Amino acid sequence: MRPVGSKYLLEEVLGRGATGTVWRARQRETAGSEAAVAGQPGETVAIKVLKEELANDADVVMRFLRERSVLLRLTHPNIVRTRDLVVEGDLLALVMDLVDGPDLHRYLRDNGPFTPVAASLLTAQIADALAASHADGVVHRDLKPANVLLSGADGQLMHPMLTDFGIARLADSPSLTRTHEFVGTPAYVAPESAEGRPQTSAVDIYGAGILLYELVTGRPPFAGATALEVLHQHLSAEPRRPTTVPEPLWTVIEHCLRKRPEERPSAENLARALRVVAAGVGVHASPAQAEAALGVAALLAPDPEPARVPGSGDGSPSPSGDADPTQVLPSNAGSYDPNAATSLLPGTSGGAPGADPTQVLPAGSGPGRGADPTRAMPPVPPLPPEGDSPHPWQSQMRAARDRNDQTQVRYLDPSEDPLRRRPHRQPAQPQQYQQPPQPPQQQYGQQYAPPQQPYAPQPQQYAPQPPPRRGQQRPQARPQPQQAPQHYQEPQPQRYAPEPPPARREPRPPRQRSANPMRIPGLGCLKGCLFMIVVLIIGSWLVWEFTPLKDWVADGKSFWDAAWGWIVDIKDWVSNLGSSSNGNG
Ligand SMILES: Nc1ncnc2c1ncn2[C@@H]1O[C@H](COP(=O)(O)OP(=O)(O)OP(=O)(O)O)[C@@H](O)[C@H]1O
Repeated sequence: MRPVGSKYLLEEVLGRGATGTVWRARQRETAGSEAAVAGQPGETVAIKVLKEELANDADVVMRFLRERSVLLRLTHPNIVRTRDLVVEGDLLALVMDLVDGPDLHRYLRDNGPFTPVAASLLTAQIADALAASHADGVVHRDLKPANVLLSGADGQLMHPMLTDFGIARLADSPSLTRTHEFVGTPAYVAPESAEGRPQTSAVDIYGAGILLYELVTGRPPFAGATALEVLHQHLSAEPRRPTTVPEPLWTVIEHCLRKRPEERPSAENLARALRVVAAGVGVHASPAQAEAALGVAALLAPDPEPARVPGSGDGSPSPSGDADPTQVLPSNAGSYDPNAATSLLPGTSGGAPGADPTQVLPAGSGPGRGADPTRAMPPVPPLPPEGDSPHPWQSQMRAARDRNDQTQVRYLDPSEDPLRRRPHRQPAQPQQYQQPPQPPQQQYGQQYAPPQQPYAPQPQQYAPQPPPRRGQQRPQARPQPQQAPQHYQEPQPQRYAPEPPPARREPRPPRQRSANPMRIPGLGCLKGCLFMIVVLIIGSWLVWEFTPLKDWVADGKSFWDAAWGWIVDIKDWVSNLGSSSNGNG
């Protein structure tokens, strides 16, 4: 246990961020009159102890003290109350109400996206908090799910509370921003902040738009491998509407994400618009509420007098009187966690990319409850194209259709099944799989396309895989007779399961009914010889009858007379041959 001043005792680390460590702490004695909340001994509070490099920065300390009154008076049901500010030696700490619930980032990660109605109502409360702080001239500048704590998250009603107010402003010390021109979290940073242009309360509206998008989709709209990539997208990429986002809600998100800050709605109008959307897109919406939601664009009027962020490149002096930080995009690269802590990124002027020694990097997780969930989250992969692109269901339907187009299989009547009688033989007629009457599509859907199963576009990926011991390659898209039994073995697996035949073997030619059922050796050859003799005789006869040959060699005799004459001659010659050989003997 470590004392903070004489009034507080740090007990347990709740989590760490870029700007400091948050502790669960206990009040030892009632705070003095300078505290906004005096508190009672024994009361539990949360204390954010700012990082040493901030606490050692004279400018930060000055600003901390100067803004003390602003932070302490910022009270709203949706803002985590700052009870006290402690400056003691090297220590700067904010004493806050302890919120007993997860932050929104962790909640989202554990529970998945919100429904459009829930996301709208939750963000409306955050917009309420922003409206109150903007009216007081305070811009948050680091709005993101990790900075929204949820009290009552386990109960029916979820109460979002915005925290870390003014912290980005403290971290934005000119002595730091000389080398770190950018303060914020890249996934949520407004284009004007990324570019070092003047900032107003509209940066919080941009952050609210990103947060809202993330609540309904589970991820922020702009992602990339590096912070630089993400910042570039904020500057130039247009967000695309996911098909799961209702049109009225998208109208609100799209207005919040406008590149030009003066086109974004005020926080107050945003809150009102979101409540109209929530009422109009739910299942119980009346026609009038649905109609009102469709006309939500009319409610999204910009703030005529947005609160300015002092010293943000608008020419107004920073509180310390230093020149505005001028520039812009960080040049560092490296893997980037979109929900990581607030970053102070090195500027393009700051030496070798990523090597700036004064860079404030996201801290690791601390022990205890607050072992920060955001640090464990892997980088969000780039979003697949959405908006005009088909809904996942459409892709799945198309994949299923393509599969049926390309892979020609058909339902096989068990009575026709050649394997039924000869389980290990090839089907006799491979063609029967190529031109079958088409079965109902539904049948394939039921057999091969369970709705939750991810689809790949190539039909061969849906073919059952042969056993690896056979060393079989991936089945081809063209029909493979061997595959058919496997396709159809599902209804009666016991028939085909024992020995799936190898793929890629060409089907055997159909067997003819045998004329040699007794299997007499040489009979096949004899048949061939007889066939050839018959062919020769017929050929000879044709030549004899239809050519002048018979006149030349046999004085016009018929083929058969001539042939008979030759046979008699040959017979006589053979007889003479035999008698002459006897006479000689
Ligand atoms: N008042 C509070 N009550 C309870 N838990 C808190 C309170 N304030 C912050 N926490 C918890 O402490 C952790 C760290 O908070 P912190 O604000 O330092 O981190 P962060 O917002 O993730 O980072 P960054 O400083 O970059 O904004 C978070 O997990 C948050 O849930």
